[in-house]
Amino acid sequence: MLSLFHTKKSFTRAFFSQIRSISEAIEFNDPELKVKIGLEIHARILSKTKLFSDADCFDLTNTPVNKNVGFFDAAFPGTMPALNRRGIEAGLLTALALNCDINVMSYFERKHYFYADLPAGYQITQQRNPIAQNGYFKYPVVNPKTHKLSYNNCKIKRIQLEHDSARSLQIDDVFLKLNKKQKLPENTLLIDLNRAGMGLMEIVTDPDFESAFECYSFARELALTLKSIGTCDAQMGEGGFRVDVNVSVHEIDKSSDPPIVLPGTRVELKNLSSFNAILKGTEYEIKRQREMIRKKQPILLETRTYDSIKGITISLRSKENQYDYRFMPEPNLLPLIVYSTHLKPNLDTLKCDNNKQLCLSHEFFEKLHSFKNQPEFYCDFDKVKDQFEHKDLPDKRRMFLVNKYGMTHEIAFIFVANNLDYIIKKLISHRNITKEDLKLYTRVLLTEYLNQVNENPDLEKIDFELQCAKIQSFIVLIKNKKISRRIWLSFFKKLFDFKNLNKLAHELAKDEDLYVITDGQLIQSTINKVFEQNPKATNEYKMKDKKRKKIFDFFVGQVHKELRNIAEPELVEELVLKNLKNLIY
Ligand SMILES: Nc1ncnc2c1ncn2[C@@H]1O[C@H](COP(=O)(O)OP(=O)(O)OP(=O)(O)O)[C@@H](O)[C@H]1O
Ligand SMILES: [Mg+2]
Ligand SMILES: [Mg+2]
Repeated sequence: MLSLFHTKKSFTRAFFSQIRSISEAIEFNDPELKVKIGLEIHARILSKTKLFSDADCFDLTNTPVNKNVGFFDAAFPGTMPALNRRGIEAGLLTALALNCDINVMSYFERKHYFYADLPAGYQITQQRNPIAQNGYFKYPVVNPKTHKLSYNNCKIKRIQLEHDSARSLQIDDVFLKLNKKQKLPENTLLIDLNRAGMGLMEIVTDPDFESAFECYSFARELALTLKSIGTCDAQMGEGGFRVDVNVSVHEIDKSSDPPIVLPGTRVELKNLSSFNAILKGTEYEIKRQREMIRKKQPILLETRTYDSIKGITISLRSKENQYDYRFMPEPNLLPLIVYSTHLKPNLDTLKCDNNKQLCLSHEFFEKLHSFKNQPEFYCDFDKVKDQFEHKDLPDKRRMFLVNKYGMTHEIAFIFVANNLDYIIKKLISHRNITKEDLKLYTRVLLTEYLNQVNENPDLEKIDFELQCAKIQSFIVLIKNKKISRRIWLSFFKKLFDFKNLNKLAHELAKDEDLYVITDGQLIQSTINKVFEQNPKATNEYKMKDKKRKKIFDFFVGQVHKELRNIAEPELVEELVLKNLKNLIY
């Protein structure tokens, strides 16, 4: 087994590019107050078509408004829902990843509310009889101060299938998209139905979190897990992974023995759609509630939103005035039944609604086979389980890196969070690799590559094979000392510049004349020139012992500047020192 060694500096840099401004996220611990947080995550199901219609589910940003709309999604009278099999499979795969009990029978129901983004006036959901429930999820948390990694556990209440609403649009965005100049009357609400009817998994957790950073860490790991099993691409910018954060702060009555946690009021932050918003919004809300309690002011049961520009949460509506959703069974959809081909479900993983043994009887499962003329409502659990066993969950991916390459758990965490494991595997497949090489590959991915990902999020959209070829060509150049260390970062940036997309590193170095200068004569003549231009500094070097290191650095910098930073650093230093010493003796 190879072992990896990292300089503290490169690790720290990579770590902080990964988790920004985390130090601010450590909430001070107040022994008088207890924080409870529960999450509801709306994860868009990765599917070709919508949950109840055959309309396309393509990329929302690049599709013209109201392009992908089925008659059912627009609630045309007389249209009926047809359940998408992929939605069920995604729900089951997710349930397995979150260690949930699968309900043999689950139901769809209508949840009513009236708003322009919901054409039918109701959403089809599974609020009361979801496809899965009672799970748990282990997620990594990196201590922002010590950088040490540990694991937390969170209970999953349920996973339910439902469809998304349409999207209300900002008028300015529409004008930009349509390139129209005319003005619409004020207060006009524009609706894009492309999103209406897309499949969602609502994942609801228990109120197990105690800090914003735990919520942030959980959300990141969940998004990564759903991506790994292919049930959701977690594109947060497009609303593909939206998180509602429920926060309550409780006073602790220390006068009683043992101390009692007094009831607090749950405030719901709706639709946080970036990891940063989850971190900052939750942090703000905890702080706000703590201050209210200290000032003895009441906390209202309400729904709030996070304004990321102002960095504050704002009240949307009071929960007391919330709608009565008037849940009723969806009459146009049969109950959803998950069966096992072996007819004997594993009682540990398959539990019926409220554990009613009736559903688990042998006869029941035999009967299911005769119902297969309604295929969309029957799902073979064994097939899904089989699919699941071939998926690479984040923990498995991290352990591979630890065991195979001897990475620390912390480095493996950063690698998997950024999909660097796929890249390093590709780069070193079929190669006999030394410990030193592995160190170099790791360094380039953690510094040059991650730096680019942070500066240019589009980089990840570049074809995987092309990315790997470019990184490989860069590593060959630096390994053979063909480019100066001083330009590694800027060279890498150029390499992934859109206009150089089809160039490999050696082509770029040639085209832009960036190969390292090792010509001693050229460096010497540059030193002569720089010395001539700076007589004061050379004089000072002769006279003042104490300033010599500073003056040496100054000349090294000047020589590099003259030579566009591409001269070999060791040679420049050696020659500058030699020339300076000649001044003294
Ligand atoms: N005391 C509490 N403090 C913080 N969170 C809580 C508390 N009690 C419950 N929660 C969390 O509130 C969330 C409740 O979600 P659920 O979907 O069941 O109901 P809802 O929010 O009323 O419904 P909707 O889906 O319409 O928003 C869960 O994530 C749960 O963990
Ligand atoms: Mg909910
Ligand atoms: Mg809620």
